Amino acid sequence: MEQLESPAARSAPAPSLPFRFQSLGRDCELGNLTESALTIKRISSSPGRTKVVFDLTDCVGCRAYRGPDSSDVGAYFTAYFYPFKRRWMSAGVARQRVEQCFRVALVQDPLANLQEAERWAHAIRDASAVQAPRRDGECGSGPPKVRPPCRVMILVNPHSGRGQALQLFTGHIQGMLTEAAVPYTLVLTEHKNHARELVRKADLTKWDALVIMSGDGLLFEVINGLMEREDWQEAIQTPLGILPGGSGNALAASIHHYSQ
Ligand SMILES: Nc1ncnc2c1ncn2[C@@H]1O[C@H](COP(=O)(O)OP(=O)(O)OP(=O)(O)O)[C@@H](O)[C@H]1O
Repeated sequence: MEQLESPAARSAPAPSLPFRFQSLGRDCELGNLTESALTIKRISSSPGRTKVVFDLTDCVGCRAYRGPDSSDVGAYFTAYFYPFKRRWMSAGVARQRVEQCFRVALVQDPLANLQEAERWAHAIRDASAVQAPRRDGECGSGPPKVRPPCRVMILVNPHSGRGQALQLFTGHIQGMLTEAAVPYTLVLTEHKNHARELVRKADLTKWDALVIMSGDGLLFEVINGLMEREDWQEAIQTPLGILPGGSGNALAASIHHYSQ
């Protein structure tokens, strides 16, 4: 779906909570946003669940936009949630994506509707950001966490594993970054030691975090690149992330295990 965000709409102030809103889509929906949850009540003639509660701890972002049809005066906003859900045919749970889309058509003016949609999106984003420490399992101590807006350099070794790292990135990661409005620069490594040289010379003030999508080898290069810098003591404090894209992914699996 095409997104047409106007600068005016983007700067719309967030309303104070609790915030109630109404969406006039196929079924009429009433939303109630509090500091911790978004509750949707469907006023529908068809049977089924009429009330759904979304925990804002699970919300990574919310975007407002115009629809693809220029004759549609309505605007939309979509909130993205990743709650823990039971896996199909398995005893385990994993975060699974749920999106909730609303249409706003309070007046005939498309820009006014977009501004209203952005107000709601803003309110959901702000409330979710307050809840983010609970999602990240933060307690009082420990290293400081990266907070949005977080500028990320993502290094992908396209030959990692079975040569599917880039496909995994575009299929799974890219969409999440867009949903969470994380600005990123994607670098595809072209040869052995490419990441090492790049990180050794990079202006690290441009990045809040470095993320690699590969196996252990590329992370090894990045850490070596940071340690080879003159400012290595500061450089090595840069938050690093690893997304499994290699064949073994031993480090990513181990970090995941110990973070549970
Ligand atoms: N474009 C590239 N062409 C060839 N080699 C590369 C390229 N980019 C990175 N490399 C090198 O490939 C090596 C292996 O990569 P990586 O560890 O990411 O994957 P893997 O070996 O498949 O995964 P795992 O470590 O989980 O087994 C790295 O040490 C890196 O130096």
